[in-house]
Amino acid sequence: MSGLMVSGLRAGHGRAEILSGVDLVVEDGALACVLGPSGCGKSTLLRVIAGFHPAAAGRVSLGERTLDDGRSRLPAERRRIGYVPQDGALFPHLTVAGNIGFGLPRGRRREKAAELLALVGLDGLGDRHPHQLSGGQQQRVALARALATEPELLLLDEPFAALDAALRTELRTEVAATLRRAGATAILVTHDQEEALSFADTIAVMRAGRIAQQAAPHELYHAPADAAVAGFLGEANLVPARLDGAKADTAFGSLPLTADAGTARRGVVLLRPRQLSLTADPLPGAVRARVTRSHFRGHDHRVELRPDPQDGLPGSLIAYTDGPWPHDDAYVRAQGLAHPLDESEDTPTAVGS
Ligand SMILES: Nc1ncnc2c1ncn2[C@@H]1O[C@H](COP(=O)(O)OP(=O)(O)OP(=O)(O)O)[C@@H](O)[C@H]1O
Repeated sequence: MSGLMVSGLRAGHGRAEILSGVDLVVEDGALACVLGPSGCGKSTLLRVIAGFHPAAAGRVSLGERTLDDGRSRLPAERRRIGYVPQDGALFPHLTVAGNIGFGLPRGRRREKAAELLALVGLDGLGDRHPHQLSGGQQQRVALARALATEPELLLLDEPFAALDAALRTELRTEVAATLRRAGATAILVTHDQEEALSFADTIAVMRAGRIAQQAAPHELYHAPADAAVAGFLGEANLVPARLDGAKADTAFGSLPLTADAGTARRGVVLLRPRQLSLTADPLPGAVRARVTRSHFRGHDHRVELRPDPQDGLPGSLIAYTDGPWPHDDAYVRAQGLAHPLDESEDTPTAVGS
């Protein structure tokens, strides 16, 4: 296949194994995110793919080419991979155009720099030096420089980390659009769930040196492989259920499942906070609960509720509502697809970031 394929990749520092069998597939033209907590090995993975760090075992290939199989390695400069580090790492003594054209043949530099400046929305700034640009502009120059050599794959290592929240959102939207226009295949490393969910065609959640799950954003959010992945992507209500074929019997009544659960058994289903709604009336399928906490978050309200222990629900439920909830009590209803998780029913708890 074209695109990037990583299989069974192991790598470490000295005796410490950091990557313990990573499998990752990024199809040609796709934007992928590697999402994971600090220290799980995201940067090490990018560095192995880029050729800055050796694989101990496994295989990394790009299109038909094997880049590293633990025995032979293609040098970084022959991989046709672009790399944008966290701080952009521009050459301070070169102009913006000079930075962008750096790796190109002399005759093509000017024209290519102008084309890329337009692509990243920095027309007319080619003669400035990096210190005369804002942080966001510098990152766009770093992106343009990485795109200039027309790499087969672009690696972005937390390129928005140093920027404030508003600029970060704006820039990642722009960068995603730029990469799509350029038809680039790219991997973005981040530990920001919202960034991953909004940027990527495919997200690989990394945990302790392995990929816990790789899937499209919507699937990963609503149908995670396990409770830890569910909690890492956002707040989750884990509700005990009797799973039976295509449905789950819960304290909220019968709910359709995301996937057939097979023969009847006890288990746990995932319900995201937006799947719970509050009402003042004891409607069918509504469970009475006490509001323990509620706060305004701009786009919605986050309401924490404590159901009656005899209902067999977690100690607390989390719902996101459009408006404030004006009462001390509420009836909670669930809607949409419930996702079965292979967790013991002894772990009914709300998890999340
Ligand atoms: N040069 C090194 N020598 C020894 N250990 C290292 C070295 N570089 C990284 N490590 C260790 O490897 C592990 C993974 O580091 P890595 O930078 O890949 O994680 P990460 O997921 O990118 O983290 P972050 O999100 O904080 O950047 C960490 O435990 C780190 O301490």
